[in-house]
Amino acid sequence: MLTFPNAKLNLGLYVTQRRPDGFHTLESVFVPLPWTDALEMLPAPAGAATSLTLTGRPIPGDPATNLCLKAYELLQADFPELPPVQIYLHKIVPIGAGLGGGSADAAFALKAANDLFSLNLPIEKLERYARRLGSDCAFFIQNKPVLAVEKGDVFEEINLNLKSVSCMVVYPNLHISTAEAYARITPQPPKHPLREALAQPMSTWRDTLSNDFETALTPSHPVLAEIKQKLYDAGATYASLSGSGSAVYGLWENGEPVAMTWPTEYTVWQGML
Ligand SMILES: C[C@@](CO)(OP(=O)(O)O)[C@H](O)COP(=O)(O)OP(=O)(O)OC[C@H]1O[C@@H](n2ccc(N)nc2=O)[C@H](O)[C@@H]1O
Ligand SMILES: Nc1ncnc2c1ncn2[C@@H]1O[C@H](COP(=O)(O)OP(=O)(O)O)[C@@H](O)[C@H]1O
Repeated sequence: MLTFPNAKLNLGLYVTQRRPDGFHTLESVFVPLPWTDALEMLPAPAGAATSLTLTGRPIPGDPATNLCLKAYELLQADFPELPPVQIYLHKIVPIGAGLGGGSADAAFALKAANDLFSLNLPIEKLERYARRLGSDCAFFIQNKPVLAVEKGDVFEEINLNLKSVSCMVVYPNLHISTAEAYARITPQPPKHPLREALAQPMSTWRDTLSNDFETALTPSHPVLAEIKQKLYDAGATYASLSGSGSAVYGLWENGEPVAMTWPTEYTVWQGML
């Protein structure tokens, strides 16, 4: 079973309250971004234990804690008949980038196991498992634009027309930990209601849509503002930090970005949303 876990972008992100459990409530629109890893899951040969083979971009931390393995172990706890598997992950999406790459791998591992072993788990059950692996993990089960609330794990429908929007994502090779980014935020109500702002033309979003992480992180990481400015200078209709960073994206409602040069240590993705 070969799958391609994709990244996500955040359109607006407001951290609204600190919860008693230390997590935060947020409001953000999550949108799938077709920048993908490759994840394969196969039944292991007879007698072999579950294994994970990692290639591509190095993932910090012990491979035993990789979210793909955690996802499979979570299912095995409830379905002891699940056999050992071989998992191959070719990592492409930058890590600590605000693109949700690890959460996507976890969600796609759940979906792959569900399909491979015909568990027939409905979407709600898959989302329930995903929530236990990471706050934004459940988004990748249905993988469609949604307004995320609560911990970013409860979703409301939203109508967005992002057809023929072209996008550039710039990752300045700066790993920002999500937990540290949250620690820098002072929660507050949204400055502009997200639904209303997004219902207006994209050309207005620059004035009405913001990401609280961008406001909190830019003073210590001025490169984020420099990238954003460069995207606007290249004609982007809207540009923003994604999630807790450090990837910054630009959207072009009509046409495409002009050719741009970036430092060689940056990773840049360009395509249609
Ligand atoms: C900020 C967001 C916005 O889309 O995305 P990323 O920037 O990571 O992509 C998400 O809320 C990230 O979700 P996710 O990356 O799954 O976070 P988790 O693994 O659940 O939690 C990592 C840490 O972030 C903090 N955290 C996370 C989610 C939340 N609603 N409140 C929090 O305070 C907690 O300190 C937690 O220990
Ligand atoms: N399959 C995976 N892909 C990426 N990161 C993973 C994976 N499994 C576990 N992780 C861990 O998750 C962390 C990335 O989380 P986070 O900072 O929230 O990223 P992002 O902001 O890109 O969502 C990394 O430090 C990494 O050790």
